[in-house]
Amino acid sequence: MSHICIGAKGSGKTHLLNSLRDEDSINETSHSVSTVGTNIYTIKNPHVKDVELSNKQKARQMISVQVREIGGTMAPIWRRYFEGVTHVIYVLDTSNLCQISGAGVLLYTVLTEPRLQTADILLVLTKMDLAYRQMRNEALLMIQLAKLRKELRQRITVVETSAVTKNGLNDVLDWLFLPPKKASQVKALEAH
Ligand SMILES: Nc1nc2c(ncn2[C@@H]2O[C@H](COP(=O)(O)OP(=O)(O)OP(=O)(O)O)[C@@H](O)[C@H]2O)c(=O)[nH]1
Ligand SMILES: [Mg+2]
Repeated sequence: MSHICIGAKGSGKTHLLNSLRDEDSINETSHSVSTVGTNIYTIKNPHVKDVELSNKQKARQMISVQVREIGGTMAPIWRRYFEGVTHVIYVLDTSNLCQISGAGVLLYTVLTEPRLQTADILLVLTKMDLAYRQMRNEALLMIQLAKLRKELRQRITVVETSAVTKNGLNDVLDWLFLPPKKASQVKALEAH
């Protein structure tokens, strides 16, 4: 499978993917059980309005994408799932101070994997709705992202999200479905 979602145990992968699949399925009272093994989520492209497209157009546009979540407890064997991967969503829990640095080391080991050298990476800073979260800059400093960017060749996009408030979910969808240039154009248009 070309798209995978990884990150430490309890970082928020299942919540995020459920929210992307159906945003009404998650609220502040929702709890997910830890993923043992993998889960596959089909996420629809919100930019495609089914009724407006001919079959030919539909064939050209990506209507949905399948993302495989690999549970955090599976970290020692994540590598088994790297064959053919072109997109990696790496979830980092900004509310877990004890976990952040370790998650940064884990990210580094993932990005040095030879099969992922040309993959696009989305670093998702999750649980941004929580008052005791680390702010974006602090979290990035803790995982030493600036240093990682110098050493590694993958393009790393950073987004901040909350599966509860839904903030930032559109940025994840843009990354999944729009080529990088187009995504920035959409943002520029929205800013006007
Ligand atoms: N407030 C808040 N809580 C969240 C958010 N995302 C996840 N959580 C909480 O974190 C718990 C763990 O999230 P999961 O999505 O199960 O974590 P996971 O990364 O799938 O964990 P594993 O499957 O064990 O690898 C959830 O049960 C929620 O209680 C979020 O955006 N905001
Ligand atoms: Mg899970």
